Amino acid sequence: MKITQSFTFEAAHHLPNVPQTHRCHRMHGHSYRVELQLEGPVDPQSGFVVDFFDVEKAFGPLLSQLDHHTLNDIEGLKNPTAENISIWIWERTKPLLPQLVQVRVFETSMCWAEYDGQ
Ligand SMILES: Nc1nc2c(c(=O)[nH]1)N=C([C@H](O)[C@H](O)COP(=O)(O)OP(=O)(O)OP(=O)(O)O)CN2
Ligand SMILES: [Zn+2]
Repeated sequence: MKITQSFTFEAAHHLPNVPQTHRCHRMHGHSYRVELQLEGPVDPQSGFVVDFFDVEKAFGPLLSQLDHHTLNDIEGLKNPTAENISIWIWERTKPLLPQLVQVRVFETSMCWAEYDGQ
């Protein structure tokens, strides 16, 4: 069984490695959406794969690090593309939630990156 919980955060960033003529080289902001997908058996007693409250508890501190911050200032996010944010979240969340199988980071409703550890 797979379950997914989504979170949103607001943040500013710029992409230092694109040409100066690329509009994303300039500082700007996004309303990001993060989806954490977890997989495992449904516990017969609780009926849960993992309690959504426990997912929230595990991810909350990371979300606070991202929300209303400049992503480039965060350790490990010097080049905060959707791809790199996905990896950053995966590396910090997987140890807390072993059932995590995928992280998706939406920069806009139309563009996202997804990472499953590979
Ligand atoms: N593969 C990736 N490509 C791009 C990324 C990325 O993370 N991975 N990021 C960007 C910029 O962050 C850019 O800001 C994307 O957002 P935006 O320009 O706002 O894109 P929109 O489609 O919303 O643009 P409109 O203003 O709606 O036309 C670029 N590429
Ligand atoms: Zn951007």
